[in-house]
Amino acid sequence: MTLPVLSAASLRCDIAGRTIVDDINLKFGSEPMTAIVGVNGAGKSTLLRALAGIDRPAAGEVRLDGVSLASIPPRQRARDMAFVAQNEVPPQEMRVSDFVSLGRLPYQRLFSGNSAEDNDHVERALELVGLIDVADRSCGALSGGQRRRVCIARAIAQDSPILLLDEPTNHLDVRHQQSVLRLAKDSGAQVIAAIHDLDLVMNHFDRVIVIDGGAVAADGVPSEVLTQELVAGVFHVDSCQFCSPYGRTHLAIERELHAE
Ligand SMILES: Nc1ncnc2c1ncn2[C@@H]1O[C@H](COP(=O)(O)OP(=O)(O)OP(=O)(O)O)[C@@H](O)[C@H]1O
Repeated sequence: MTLPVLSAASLRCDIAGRTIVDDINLKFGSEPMTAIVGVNGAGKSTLLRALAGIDRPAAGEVRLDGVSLASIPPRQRARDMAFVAQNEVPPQEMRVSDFVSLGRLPYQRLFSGNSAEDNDHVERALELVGLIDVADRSCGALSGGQRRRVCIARAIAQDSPILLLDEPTNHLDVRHQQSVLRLAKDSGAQVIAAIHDLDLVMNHFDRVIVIDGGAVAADGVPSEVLTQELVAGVFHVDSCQFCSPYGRTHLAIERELHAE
C-alpha cells in the first residue's frame, strides 16, 4: 500500500509569542509507524498539532502529497487525516457509538445521519478497541482507559490514511497498550504518534524522531537511535537495550541520572 507523504519544511510554531518548535524538516511516507519522543514540554504536541493542520505554523509549511495543508478544505483534510489529541475527552452525556460516529462526519452531508456503511465503520472500530459491549452507554460512564479507547475508535472510524495520535497509550493497561498500537499498525494507515514509553517505541515503531528543545535531535530506527548515550543525554536516565528470551529487543530504564 502506498502511504501518503506528509512533510514539514522549515516549520516553526509559536505559542503566545514564544517559539516552541523551530526549523523542523521532516518527511513521512516510507515507514508505517513513526514515534515522536522527548521530555515533557519538548514540543511533541505542538509539532503534531501543526502536522494535523490544527494550529497554523508561524513559519514554514506542512504539505500532504505536495499540497499545502492550508489549501486543503477541512472536510477533505478530515478524510486525509485523523487526529487524537492528548487530552481529548468525549462529552459525558454522549452515547459511545454516537461519539465514534463523529469520525464519519467528513463523509456525510449536513443532517444526513449515518449510512449503513458509516454504521459498519463505527461497529468495526468499537470491536477493534474492545468496546462494542458498551456502545450504548454514555461516555461519562466509562473508565479513563475506556475513554481513551473510544477516542482511538473515533479516529479509526474516520478511515483516513494518516493517523496522528498524541499519547495514544495514556491511561491504558498493559494489554491495551499493546492492542491499541497493534490495531493502529493493522489499520494500514500511516501512524505518527507522540509517546513516552520508549520500550513500546522499540517494539511497535519503525522510526523514532527525538524532539529536544523544540528541534529534531535524532531520527531513525528505534534500536539505532535509542542508544544509552542518547537516552542519557535527552531524558537524563540510564537505560539499556537487551534481547528477551523471545528474541525481541527491549529498552529498560535503570535509574535517573543526576548532574554531577
Ligand atoms: N496553550 C499554551 N499556552 C502557553 N504555552 C503553551 C501552551 N501549550 C503549550 N505550551 C508550552 O509549549 C511547550 C511545549 O508544549 P508541548 O505540549 O508541545 O510539549 P510536549 O512535548 O507535548 O509535552 P508533554 O510530554 O508534557 O505532553 C511547553 O513549554 C508548554 O508549556
